[in-house]
Amino acid sequence: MKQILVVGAGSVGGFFGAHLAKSNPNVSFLLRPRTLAAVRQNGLTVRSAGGTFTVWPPAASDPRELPQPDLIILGVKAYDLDEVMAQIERVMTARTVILTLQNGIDTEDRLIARLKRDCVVGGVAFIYSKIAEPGVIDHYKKGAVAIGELMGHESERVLAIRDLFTSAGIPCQLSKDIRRSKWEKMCWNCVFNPITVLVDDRVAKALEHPEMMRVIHQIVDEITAVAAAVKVPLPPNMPERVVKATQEIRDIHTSMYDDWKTGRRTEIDYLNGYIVRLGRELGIPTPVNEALTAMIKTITEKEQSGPGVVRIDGAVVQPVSLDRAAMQQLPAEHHVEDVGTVMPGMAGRAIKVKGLLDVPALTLDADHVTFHSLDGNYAATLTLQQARDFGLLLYELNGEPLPDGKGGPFRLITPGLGDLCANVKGVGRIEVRVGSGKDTRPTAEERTHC
Ligand SMILES: NC(=O)C1=CN([C@@H]2O[C@H](COP(=O)(O)OP(=O)(O)OC[C@H]3O[C@@H](n4cnc5c(N)ncnc54)[C@H](OP(=O)(O)O)[C@@H]3O)[C@@H](O)[C@H]2O)C=CC1
Ligand SMILES: CC(C)(CO)C(=O)C(=O)O
Repeated sequence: MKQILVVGAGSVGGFFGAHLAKSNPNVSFLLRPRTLAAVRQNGLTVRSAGGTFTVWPPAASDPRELPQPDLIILGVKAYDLDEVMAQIERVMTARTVILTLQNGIDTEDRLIARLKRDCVVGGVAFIYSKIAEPGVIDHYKKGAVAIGELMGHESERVLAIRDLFTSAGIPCQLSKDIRRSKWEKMCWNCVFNPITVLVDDRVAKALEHPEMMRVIHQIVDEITAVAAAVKVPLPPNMPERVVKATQEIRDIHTSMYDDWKTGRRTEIDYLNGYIVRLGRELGIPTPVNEALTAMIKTITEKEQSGPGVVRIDGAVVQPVSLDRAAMQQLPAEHHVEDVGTVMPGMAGRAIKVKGLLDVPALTLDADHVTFHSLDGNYAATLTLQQARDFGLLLYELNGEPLPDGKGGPFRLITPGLGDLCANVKGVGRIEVRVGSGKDTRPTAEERTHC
């Protein structure tokens, strides 16, 4: 295995890749443009209690610019796998081997399903590190891997990978049952990754309260039931093993916590969410994992924004965002089923602005409302009274979202106001204001038509 391609120089890929690259000139990196620019300029640095070092490996964002790999080490998040597979497919040969280091248990199956060949060696990363900035990895704990053939045999290729790691000073254990090793780590990640987010604290916090032990048991028991159904028997004392394995890393956060705090997407769909989906297919209830999945998504996923969503903010106690589905759920009295009845020549279903403004609590001094187009080019400001009395937001035509060509997905119309210019296409924001606001409507002198 001469040429090694590490995909991603993040917490895991950056740490292990840099160690491999330190003494091996045949280690190159596939990086996204931002990280690539940083590594080309400053090298790839690992900062660790054991010492800091920088390597300057060959790197590119297109794998065809790098030597054809014999071994590919995947250091990306599970949700980036599809993108990566499309890239590496172009440079793989019949003998290229892929080593997975992802948390979760379906990376290997996803690779095999797409690449349709026996090219995958499974791996587990035992490490805790973080991206400090692109191209700089802060390493806190451990730094070892376990690897193994999915069928459990000791092949030449696993031995070769082990030698690569050990000669780079990275402890590498051969696992005779790597799938089971991954399920065991999955149990830990499904407990502590979401809990560190929920308690907004380190792992140790979850161990402080005896009540938490029952929760940990329930999470792990659901996972072991699902694992048993797919013929991966985990030991009956798995919950105790999970807690025991935690003692030496009780002072850390987790990768999910770090993802949340740095605004990155979490891997919840590949951890607890995966258990829920598999449990459903197998008829095994997983209510605690389901609750964790839902709570993590609620906490970590950003508020919807962009096309298809209207945000009401400004002089409100708490901003809200509504999409078409949310508008449909508002009380029937706020809907105008056919705007043609109030504005001849127009068609479609609308929601009264009054109904929308009833959703957030407005501050007591609010007296104006500005309707902004999503592209920021158009705005009309009405008094709060006018907005309530005349404003309609057109949002549906023939049961479909209002098309862009008709001013959709949300268009302000104001039948009865006596100003045809009070009409904003592509509304993205409704700003409640104290005092007047932005208005791009033509002045009386400028008006020819609206
Ligand atoms: N962090 C940890 O301590 C541990 C993590 N793990 C697991 O390891 C896996 C990797 O996680 P982790 O290292 O933390 O993730 P990070 O987010 O720290 O790093 C992932 C890196 O992958 C890069 N990347 C994504 N897509 C591509 C692509 N198409 N081409 C090139 N680079 C790409 C990202 O680049 P960019 O930043 O430029 O977008 C990012 O730097 C996860 O499954 C995680 O659960 C396992 C054990 C411990
Ligand atoms: C167990 C730990 C913390 C490091 O190996 C991890 O896997 C994660 O943070 O996702």
